[in-house]
Amino acid sequence: MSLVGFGAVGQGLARLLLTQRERLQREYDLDIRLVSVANSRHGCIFAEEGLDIAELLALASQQKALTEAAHTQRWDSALEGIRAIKADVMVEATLTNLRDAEPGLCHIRTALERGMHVVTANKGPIALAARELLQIARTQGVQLRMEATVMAGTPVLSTAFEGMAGTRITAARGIFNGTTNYILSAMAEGREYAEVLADAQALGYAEADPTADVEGYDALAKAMILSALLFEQPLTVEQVTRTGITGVSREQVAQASEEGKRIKLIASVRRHESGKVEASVEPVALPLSDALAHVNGAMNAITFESEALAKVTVIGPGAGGIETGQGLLTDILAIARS
Ligand SMILES: NC(=O)C1=CN([C@@H]2O[C@H](COP(=O)(O)OP(=O)(O)OC[C@H]3O[C@@H](n4cnc5c(N)ncnc54)[C@H](OP(=O)(O)O)[C@@H]3O)[C@@H](O)[C@H]2O)C=CC1
Ligand SMILES: N[C@@H](CC=O)C(=O)O
Repeated sequence: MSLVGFGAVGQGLARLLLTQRERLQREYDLDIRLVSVANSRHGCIFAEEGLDIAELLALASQQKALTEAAHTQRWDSALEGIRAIKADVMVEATLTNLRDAEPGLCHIRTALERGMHVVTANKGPIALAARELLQIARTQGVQLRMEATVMAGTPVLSTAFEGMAGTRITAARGIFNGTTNYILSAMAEGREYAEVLADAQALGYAEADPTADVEGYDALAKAMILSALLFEQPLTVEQVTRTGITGVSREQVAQASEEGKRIKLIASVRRHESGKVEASVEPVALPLSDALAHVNGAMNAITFESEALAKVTVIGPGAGGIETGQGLLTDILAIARS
């Protein structure tokens, strides 16, 4: 396995590979060898026999360079590494970018074209180019999986595609961003916005630029992914109505509480009978009778509406290094099983 991006999520997956190694061998007969790791500062390091994951995690926690780990080869960039290495699976966990999806788009395209399965937590390439990338994967006879892109390791896409196979999903609505839900929940307890945002960053929930969270772009990316995957209708950023939480004051949060409501950042995608898809992200004051009003902290929730099942709701962690690493691990195991 080749890992690109060694921040909160990349390290979360690495930690799971280390702590779950014996169980994965025993229960799945799977010995995952991490042959390369890349980040933006130190490029890509490679060792055919496998890198020492504990050593990599120790270096990261001490803010030291990845290149201090024992390795046999190094390239200046992740892309050069992907072009040179042949791993069974490439995991992409670099920054989400909704302008052109780079650098993740090039990483994923190149890995697929080289015949590697790809598992991604990076939302940009799926939000902007799902159709193209899935087509390359089909042509190459490999898998492209993206469970971690929507609600981290909480099984959202597998619920829709495997658990609900056969029924037509017509809408998905819920709380798709952990950082803003963490902030709004803490504000409802009287805490200050800036202090809580700093906590969410320290806990590994926020995007590298947290503007993406608080201005609603991260939830919007997930709405784009759901539309592209559930409805096969890609949306542009501009086609999703978006309002973030930066305009929500502590007074408004307190006022909502007094009225027996909770302000939540609600995202929604709906396919109408005509085939038209509508998508939005906006803060909404929900009555306490709405189950979403009780989803707090970095927990997220999604309700699917479908023809046969009416409403199905999945609630679970929406952010965090380990939680997202778990989403990546689920996809790696799905590839190994198939
Ligand atoms: N955090 C979360 O809870 C969740 C995150 N995600 C998504 O997962 C991805 C990773 O998130 P997270 O780990 O939190 O982000 P971080 O900012 O913690 O880590 C990003 C990593 O990507 C690396 N990187 C950036 N550009 C390049 C490049 N050109 N080549 C190689 N590596 C590069 C960075 O390198 P360097 O260390 O040198 O800066 C860093 O290691 C994002 O796309 C995010 O949207 C999805 C679900 C949940
Ligand atoms: N920054 C995101 C991370 C997961 O996608 C969030 O807070 O939900």
